[in-house]
Amino acid sequence: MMTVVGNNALICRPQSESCCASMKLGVLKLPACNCKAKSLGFHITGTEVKTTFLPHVRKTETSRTVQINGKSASSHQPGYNSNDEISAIDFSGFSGKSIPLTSTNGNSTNIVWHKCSVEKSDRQELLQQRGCVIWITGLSGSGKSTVACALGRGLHARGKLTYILDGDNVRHGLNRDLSFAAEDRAENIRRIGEVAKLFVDAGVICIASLISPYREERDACRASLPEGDFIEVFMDVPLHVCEARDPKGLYKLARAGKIKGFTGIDDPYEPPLKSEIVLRQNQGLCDSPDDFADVVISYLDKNGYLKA
Ligand SMILES: Nc1ncnc2c1ncn2[C@@H]1O[C@H](COP(=O)(O)OS(=O)(=O)O)[C@@H](OP(=O)(O)O)[C@H]1O
Ligand SMILES: Nc1ncnc2c1ncn2[C@@H]1O[C@H](COP(=O)(O)OP(=O)(O)O)[C@@H](O)[C@H]1O
Repeated sequence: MMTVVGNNALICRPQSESCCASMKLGVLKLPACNCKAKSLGFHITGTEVKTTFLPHVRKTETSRTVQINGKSASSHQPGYNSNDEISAIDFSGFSGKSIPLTSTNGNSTNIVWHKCSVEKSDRQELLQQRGCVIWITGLSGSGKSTVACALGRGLHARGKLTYILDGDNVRHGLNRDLSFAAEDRAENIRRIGEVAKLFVDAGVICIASLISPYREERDACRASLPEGDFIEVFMDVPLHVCEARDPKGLYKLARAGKIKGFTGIDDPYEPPLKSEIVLRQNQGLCDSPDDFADVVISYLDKNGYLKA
């Protein structure tokens, strides 16, 4: 039995519990024991045993990446979470075939990641862009949806494939079971993060616009993606401006106590501490939504997202 649990060591139990190894960078360090490592496909060099028959199940402690068959099947795979438990099951009597890796993910047990030969890089090549999520966060009325649309339009005009995940819209379907209680908002963010991750893997520029009031959950979405694939855009528009706009009349209802737990009124909003982009008023005036969108498009252009 071989297991990788979260960020911890890989444990090898081919014969007995005592044959135990911690694994670093594809090398199992085995104590001198009489386990049948070689017959199981290990090449023994001193006390180091290379996992050539498992070529390529490896985990680096720093990157939280598990490699399977030489390619990363990592915490950044859509559907894979870094705290999943992975195990390569039952390799006693195993003779050189690759081992299916099963993982336990929440309540899903014995699931195996299925890889396809067409990969994210192929899709990006096809689309001539880099998949990423532009995560627009801010108070209700700050202009998230408007900027998301302007951005979608601007990128579309440049021949780039985008998709908008708007909090309000997703709550009409996938997230219709969620309320505005703290745990449901957190779940709303998590689910949209997971869907965004699929879009990123598809090579799409995914624009997520939702209040997403909690820093921890936003940061968790960031952490679940490869470095650079999560671009946070903070709509830094003061509450009094959002309230004056009040396009849906919700602030009025919240002030009248008819909506409880409204963000900014009697529910918290935690602004980002280091978002990639901040869009804010300039001398008391907001730039137009198209100007805001241009700021984001320039960022994407400058940082190489608009080519493969
Ligand atoms: N209690 C409360 N607090 C905040 N917002 C509320 C609330 N109840 C309903 N609405 C409407 O729902 C929209 C926000 O949905 P989100 O999914 O973006 O919110 S969250 O990220 O889960 O906090 C939000 O839309 P936007 O104005 O587009 O932000 C509101 O129209
Ligand atoms: N840059 C802007 N300048 C002025 N008004 C804006 C701007 N962006 C959006 N608005 C207006 O503000 C209101 C709220 O915009 P919306 O995009 O619905 O915000 P959110 O999605 O954050 O709730 C709308 O009436 C919209 O027309």
